[in-house]
Amino acid sequence: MMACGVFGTCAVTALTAQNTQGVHSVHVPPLPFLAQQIDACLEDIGSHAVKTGMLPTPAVVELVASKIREHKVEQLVVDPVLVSTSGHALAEDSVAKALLRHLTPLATLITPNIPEASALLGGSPIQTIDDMEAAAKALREAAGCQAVLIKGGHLANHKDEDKPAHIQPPSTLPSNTQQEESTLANAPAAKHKQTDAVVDVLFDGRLVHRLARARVDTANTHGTGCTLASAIAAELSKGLPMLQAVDAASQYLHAALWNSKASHIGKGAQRPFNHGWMLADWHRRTFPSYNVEGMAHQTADPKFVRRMLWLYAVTDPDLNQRHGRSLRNAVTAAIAGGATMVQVREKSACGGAFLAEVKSVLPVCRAAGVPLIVNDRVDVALAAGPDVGVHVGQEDIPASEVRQLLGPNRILGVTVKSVEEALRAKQDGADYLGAGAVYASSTKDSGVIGLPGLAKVCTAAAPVPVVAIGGIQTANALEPLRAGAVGVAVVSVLFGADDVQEATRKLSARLQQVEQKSLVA
Ligand SMILES: Cc1ncc(COP(=O)(O)OP(=O)(O)O)c(N)n1
Ligand SMILES: Cc1ncsc1CCOP(=O)(O)O
Repeated sequence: MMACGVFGTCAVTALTAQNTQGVHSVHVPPLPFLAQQIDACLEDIGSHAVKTGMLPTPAVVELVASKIREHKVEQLVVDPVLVSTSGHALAEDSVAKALLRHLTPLATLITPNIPEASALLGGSPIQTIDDMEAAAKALREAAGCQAVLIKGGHLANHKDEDKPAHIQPPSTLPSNTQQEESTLANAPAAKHKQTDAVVDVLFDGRLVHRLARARVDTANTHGTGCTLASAIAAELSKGLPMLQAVDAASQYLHAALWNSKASHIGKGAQRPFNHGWMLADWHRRTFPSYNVEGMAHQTADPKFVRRMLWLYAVTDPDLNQRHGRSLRNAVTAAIAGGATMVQVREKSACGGAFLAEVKSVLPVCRAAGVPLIVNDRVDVALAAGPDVGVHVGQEDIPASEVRQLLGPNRILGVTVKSVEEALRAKQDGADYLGAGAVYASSTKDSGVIGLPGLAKVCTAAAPVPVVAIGGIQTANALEPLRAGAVGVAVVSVLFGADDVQEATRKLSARLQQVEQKSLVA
């Protein structure tokens, strides 16, 4: 079995790893933090993915770093525990410096909250989501890690007058400048008004992703940072690419918080939440998907996450031929520009040629962690590979039959135009719905449902996510998101362009401008 290791003082981390689909984990007690204990744990769990949490002294940071190197740990998630969710300082400045010097350069991902990111960056204020994006990029450089996730729970509503307090952090540079006073120790709790959505920002070294979730109104939040980082390590150890691992872990955390809203355990300002919610009876009954008011859609397998629908590139052989490019080049360019999902749509190719085209782009998609979907042809998807999904329309093989053929683990998308079709597709086991045409399309002569039709479908489909399709250009791309779609599926705006990568980049930049409240899961 793949394994996930958990280092840290927070006991919930081991629980998390075990609850995110049975991944084995070992919890290392904080003190005495003996090298032999770490050796024994790493030998026990293997070296697939490790998460480190609070490390109390610079010496412990150094010890852990040396063990991570010695055991050739494949993926390391570092939660730089410096400031708690409630805003209390948890570590000395010297720990922050040691993390930057010894541990973060080994990390696949670091997961600071906003005060921690600010502290690690030498005090740069982070007050908006744009600031978070800039900080994630700067932090990747400063920390020498592969990816950065800045958790947005502390962010205030930046339209409000009362801006978040500026956290005075220690010097970021691991090297020299001595900081006499612990500025972390003075880190104020975020007292400002909080937004309805929590937006986390992930910079994976290639793209910046904003991951929004509804804020769960609860005091049962103790250890949320530890839980998220542990869950990410667990998902990475199972082989998920970074974006999917982060989104799956975030869904797990969100659902755990939601399910613990009513618990009354302990007396503190921040109380624990239930990591075992997935094992609850009600969940088993409704497995593999649940539908609880206010919660994100969750399937048993985190293969599919809403964020993948953000910018869905649907290919067109005629447009590619007209521009003298192969399907593989077109898809490579779209992914480089920011496409998060790809559908190969061939309306006249025979089975053999269709399969060859799909196989030609599969390695490109896999390398980027972008799901690949085949239009209409279940047989082509089955022959292409175990991770290839299918999109079907209302005239194709019925979605319920397609689900039978695909099994539970492949992505299934279904086209819908009405509330009735949406409800049926949901029942049939669709992972997402493609709704449209939202606007008139030059690619397909399809009935137009408009933005009001899209909004009705999105409401009926919930919690199944909806991607909007049809006539979507860069200029009109935000309206479908405001109507409730989680992303846009596009053909001509990308593949009709001379430069597919640039066209995708422009659309991606436009989508990022959507107001965060439109994106709440
Ligand atoms: C994401 C997405 N949504 C809708 C469609 C349209 O599918 P369908 O109705 O099967 O029509 P054709 O694509 O087969 O012409 C889609 N392909 N993708
Ligand atoms: C496949 C499909 N289904 C409804 S509209 C459409 C085509 C979308 O293409 P474009 O983005 O060029 O309008």
